[in-house]
Order: sequence, then structure tokens, then C-alpha cells
Amino acid sequence: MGLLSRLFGGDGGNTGAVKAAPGPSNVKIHPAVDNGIKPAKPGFSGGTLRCHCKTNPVVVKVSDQTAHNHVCGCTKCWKPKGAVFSQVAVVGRDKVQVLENGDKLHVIDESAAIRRTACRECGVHMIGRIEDQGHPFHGLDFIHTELSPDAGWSPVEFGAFCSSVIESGVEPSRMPAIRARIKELGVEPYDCLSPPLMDAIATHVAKAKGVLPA
Ligand SMILES: N[C@@H](CCC(=O)N[C@@H](CSCO)C(=O)NCC(=O)O)C(=O)O
Ligand SMILES: [Zn+2]
Ligand SMILES: [Zn+2]
Repeated sequence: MGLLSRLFGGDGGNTGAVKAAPGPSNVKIHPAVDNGIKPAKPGFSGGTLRCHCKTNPVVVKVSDQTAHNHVCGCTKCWKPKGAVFSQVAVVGRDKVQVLENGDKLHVIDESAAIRRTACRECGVHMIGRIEDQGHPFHGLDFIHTELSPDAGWSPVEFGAFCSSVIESGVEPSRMPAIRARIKELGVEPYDCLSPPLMDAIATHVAKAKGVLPA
């Protein structure tokens, strides 16, 4: 096996063995986008989120449309069973309110920038809150709109942290097909956040350092 094959997998294209690579349309990303990305409903102003518990589910009210919805390949965001990516969006923290069974929520990692609260019983993440006031995204909560029975939430706009799916055990040779499928869905795959969000983070850092005016 050559160096390129050892680094990147596959047969390097020189053994003559042809594997039936799945077409990108067969690649599953997340159930909310696998049949196409649904557009937002004009004027949509929020709804409720429910965890997966059959009885006494945690219910969260979100009183606004979401922004920056994306599929995220990182290991930290909650994914439904079998999904390779999570789907996660942001909304102002003042628009998020726990309505029912909040006693079932616990923070899964106190040290993470996004303090994700999950249901103790079903494990679903309900609210990812940033408590650090110096964080570029302070004031925003991360939520999974697939937990809502309401239709009309903002659509997925990009694929984030694509390469990170490998950290969850995805075979690296699958990455070209995964990225191709995300493009086929009509959005760009990135290995961090989208350029506007990365620019917002860098601007925040530059202002904090004083190299740009506050
Ligand atoms: N390779 C790591 C990446 C984890 C990561 O940095 N995740 C991002 C995106 S989460 C939603 O977009 C992040 O900002 N995390 C901050 C946090 O989780 O507190 C991995 O896969 O674990
Ligand atoms: Zn639950
Ligand atoms: Zn993530």
C-alpha cells in the first residue's frame, strides 16, 4: 500500500479493484435533511421543543425564529440515533423558557463553552447555553428544532465541523461522499463554522484585544 493510500485510505486508484461507491444521494446526514432541506415559514415565530420521553417529557418554549441552523459533525452536539450529524441552530437566550419537567435536565459538561443540558432519562439535549460573558456567542442558546412538532423553523444553511465525524468513528474514506451529499443538499460543507460565524468570532477577539475599535 502506498503512502497516499495509508494516509487517506482507498486503493490509491492503482489496483484495478473497483468498489461500488454509494452515490451521494444515498449518504445519510441527518433525518431532518435527508429528504431535502425544508424552507422556513414566513413569519414563523417559534414553538415548543420536547425531549424523547414518552411520559413527562421536558418541554421548552422558544419564542422566536432560529438563526444559523446547521448540520454539525462535532462529537459534542446531540445526534438522533444513527445520524452522522446533529442539526443545531441558535436563538436568543431570552426567548427560551423551560415549560415542563425541567427537573429532569442536567448539564452534561460544565467545562464546555456551550453548556448542554440534557434530559436525564432519554439523553436528548434540550438547551446549549453559553454562560461565559466574554464568549463571542454569549446571549445565544443552541437548540435542536427537530424536537419540535411545529413546522417553519429556519433551514439548515451549512455543514459545520464535517471532518469531526471521523472522531465519532466514521471511516475517513467516506468524507468525499459525505461532503458531496451536503453540497447536493444545496449547502456548503465546512470543517469549522460558516465564514460569517468565523468572521464574527474573529471580530469579537480583535475587539477584545484592542486591534479593532470596540
Ligand atoms: N473536533 C471537535 C470539535 C468540537 C467543537 O469545537 N464544536 C463546536 C461546534 S458545536 C455547534 O456548532 C463548538 O463551538 N463547540 C463548543 C462547545 O462544544 O462547547 C469535536 O468533534 O469534539
Ligand atoms: Zn427525556
Ligand atoms: Zn457541534
